[in-house]
Amino acid sequence: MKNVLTIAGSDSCGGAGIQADLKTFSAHGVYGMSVITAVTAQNTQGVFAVEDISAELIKKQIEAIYDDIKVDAVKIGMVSKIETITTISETLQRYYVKNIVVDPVMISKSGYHLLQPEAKTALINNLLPLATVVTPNLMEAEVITGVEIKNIENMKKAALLIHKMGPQYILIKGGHLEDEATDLLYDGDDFYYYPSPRIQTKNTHGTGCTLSSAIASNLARGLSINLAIEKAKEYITIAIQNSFSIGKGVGPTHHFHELYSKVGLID
Ligand SMILES: Nc1ncnc2c1ncn2[C@@H]1O[C@H](COP(=O)(O)OP(=O)(O)O)[C@@H](O)[C@H]1O
Ligand SMILES: Cc1ncc(COP(=O)(O)O)c(N)n1
Repeated sequence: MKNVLTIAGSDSCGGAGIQADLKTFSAHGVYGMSVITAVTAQNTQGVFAVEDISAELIKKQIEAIYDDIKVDAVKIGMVSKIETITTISETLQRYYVKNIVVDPVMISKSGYHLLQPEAKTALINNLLPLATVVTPNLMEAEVITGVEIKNIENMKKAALLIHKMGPQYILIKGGHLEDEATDLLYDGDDFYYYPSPRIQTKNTHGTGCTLSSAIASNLARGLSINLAIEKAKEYITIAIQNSFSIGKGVGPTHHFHELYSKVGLID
């Protein structure tokens, strides 16, 4: 059994954050663990309140896991504020952690600032250099680089700039492109494309969380970065195709185990 950790925020309605991550881990047949950075009061329509967990408790959660358990990969999602970011960075470095997927979560689909704007520089300086792979969406890549991104050429330019910030691999997600959903990987030398047609649905709550957790699961299982992303892209595409409406707003993706066995995403 491979063990995968998510360090992220709790989403009370279960579509994104810790809850999406753990569902994704289970569907991939890996053992999921969590370090909670913040608790959000959230549903398909919006985020109504957030309480950050103290830096001390975040540190203790990470230590409790790494002092006892072998962790094969870790995914980092919502990190709220500067102190949270520096604590995670310092603590992970003490354990020489490998296979780190950083999803630089900034603003929820419902428009709430899950990362305080003044914490952007801390995220760039403290988390990006640790990342095996960083997975910004178009808006996050724009904020990180200052480059306006409307098409694949702009994505390439941003990927080159983000690579200079220290992550080993950069995956810029194209879920917010106009008529395709092509993700772009840059490894410092070459670009790789992970295309899919744009699925017409409003139910995309937690797509980024799901993709990054699927990549972490696949890295934990020993897949190469290219295969880890290829399989994760298949997973998220099927999960979006089967997304559904709960509540009145943006519904969640569907993580159902049987389907993944069929397409060979798990053994
Ligand atoms: N409507 C869609 N159709 C197909 N794939 C999508 C769609 N929306 C997002 N994706 C895919 O879901 C993953 C998450 O992308 P994105 O939605 O851009 O991230 P985020 O949730 O961080 O905004 C990417 O692989 C992206 O290509
Ligand atoms: C706790 C938490 N983490 C991440 C997201 C981003 O997901 P989305 O962009 O789909 O709103 C979220 N809404 N809540």
